[in-house]
Amino acid sequence: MPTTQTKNAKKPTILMTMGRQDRNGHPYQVMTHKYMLPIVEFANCTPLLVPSCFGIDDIEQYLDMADGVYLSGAGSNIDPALYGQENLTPEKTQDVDRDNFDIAIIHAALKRKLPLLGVCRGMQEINVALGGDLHQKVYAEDHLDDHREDPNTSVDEQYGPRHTVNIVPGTWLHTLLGDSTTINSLHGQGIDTLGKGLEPLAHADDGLIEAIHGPSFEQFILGVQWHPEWQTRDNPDSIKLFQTFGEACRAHALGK
Ligand SMILES: N[C@@H](CCC(=O)NCCCC(=O)O)C(=O)O
Repeated sequence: MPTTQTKNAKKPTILMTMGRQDRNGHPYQVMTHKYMLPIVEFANCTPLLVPSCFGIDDIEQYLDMADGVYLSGAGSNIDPALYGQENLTPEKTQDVDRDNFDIAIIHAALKRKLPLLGVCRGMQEINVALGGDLHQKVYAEDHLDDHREDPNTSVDEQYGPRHTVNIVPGTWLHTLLGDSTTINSLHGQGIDTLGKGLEPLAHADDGLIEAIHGPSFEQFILGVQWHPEWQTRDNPDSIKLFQTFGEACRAHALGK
């Protein structure tokens, strides 16, 4: 439970960015609620949804209201030109507006030492913003498994538990969750080279990086390739992740 919140204290505000499409290329509203719920219920913060489709001019104004930044997942792939590669998945949607907005807000948030949480695409964005790159087709790499969901199953199955990840010993995540945790898996891309200042927090059995942090940065940074926002109420490990992020935002709000 949060320890630094006093009764009637103003709750920290967490800026959330969203993409335009869900994983099937449909407009995103339906998925928005699942990202917000754990911010309200477990981080004990106030979510504030900001648009990524009106350019970057107002980013500093948005951040003036923020105690943390939360980058959601989205069905689109990041434009590989942003990490110096040709696009190997032209059949997949892209979201240039979100790429531009989120890369800019990550840099601005880092400057302000705001806590950052990135989920799935959000984690990939943190990596690309810091100069890292991605496997564009994890499923086509000989040494890696296929981490995509089966689109022919129900949504509950697609977001259901899929495999374990091994947490790096000696990290704060290991202290929080122990040796391993079981996660869902709905991504075709994944981190190849890590961005500057980032380090792995967890790997899948095939070696793919599943969680990252930024120990050389002053603020809390967490990226997870899985979806802890899916039915968080039923998953004690996911609850702990959102509580930890909430604590970091609360500490920032209190100037700690
Ligand atoms: N395009 C990337 C990102 C995958 C991702 O973020 N999926 C989210 C699905 C919808 C949601 O639940 O938010 C990839 O495939 O690696």
